Amino acid sequence: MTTPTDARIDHPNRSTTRTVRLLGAPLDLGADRRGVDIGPRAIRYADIAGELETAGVACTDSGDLRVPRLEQCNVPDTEDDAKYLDEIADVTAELADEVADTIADGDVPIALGGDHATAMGTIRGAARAADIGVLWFDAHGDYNTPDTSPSGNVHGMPLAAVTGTGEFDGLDWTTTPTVAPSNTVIVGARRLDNAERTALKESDVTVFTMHDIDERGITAVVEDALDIATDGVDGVHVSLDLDWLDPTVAPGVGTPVRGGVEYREAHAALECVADRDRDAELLRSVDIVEVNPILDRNNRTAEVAAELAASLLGKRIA
Ligand SMILES: NC(=[NH2+])NCCC[C@H](N)C(=O)O
Ligand SMILES: [Mn+2]
Ligand SMILES: [Mn+2]
Repeated sequence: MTTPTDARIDHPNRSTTRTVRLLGAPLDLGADRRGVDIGPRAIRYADIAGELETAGVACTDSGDLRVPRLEQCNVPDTEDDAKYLDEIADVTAELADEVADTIADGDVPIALGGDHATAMGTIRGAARAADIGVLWFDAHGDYNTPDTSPSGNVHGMPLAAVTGTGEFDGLDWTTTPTVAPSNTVIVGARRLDNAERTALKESDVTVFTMHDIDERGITAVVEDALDIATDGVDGVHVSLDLDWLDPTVAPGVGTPVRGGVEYREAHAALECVADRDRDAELLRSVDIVEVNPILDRNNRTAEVAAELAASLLGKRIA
């Protein structure tokens, strides 16, 4: 067999042994749609561990974080500008500790969401002992603040929180950036709220939209995104919102938006990250979020999530 890249013949999958630790984060308090709390189970059922093993990566599982049930939370009044923020702060603080411990042990944490507020924990944990950049694969910007959010749903705000943008009452850590906006890159955006779009324009966050992907191709865009995210830092966090993909590929999400990346484009994008990681070991942590089995068809979205995780961790076809 011959393939264009010799290295791919010699080392079809990773040669160095790395261990992934799965951290279940059944968090649904940041989203309007219940059901995203079953995401971690669905992704495990889709055999993410087996998929990762085919990528030559060992896999352990820490089980699930405890998340308070909706009925145990303070009921937000409808005017609330960031619903369940206190409870989300508690859960994500615990997740941040687990992520930091995992990295200190030399493993790669993959947080299984849960809604995208999960990233407030993973990114904080990942940034505790190193400077990191962030690759944010998403249809949305998730750059709202409690002041700009049209919904009050915290899963639309994590990127603002971790870049130190806006005021989050009671969350002291948001007053300074956890990651530099100049190392923060959104890939695949196609639905931004008006105030969010303005705020992104005024920020140093880079936004590659679906238009950029249409025009330049997914690999060129992701190569640029990697250059920006990794510039001058020690590693990168990958945040994968399944609504990044087209809803025909990943229907099981709470906020689907037509016109997303196709199945093959998604793999190509994460393979680019894996290729860079193979040379430089820059992948520090991951979250896979917004899988909602209640809205899914035959667990397809969780399966896609598991398969994409393997590509990100270095699985190759040949
Ligand atoms: N992680 C997500 N799915 N976020 C969707 C956010 C939707 C909308 N922009 C909001 O702030 O309410
Ligand atoms: Mn999204
Ligand atoms: Mn998101």
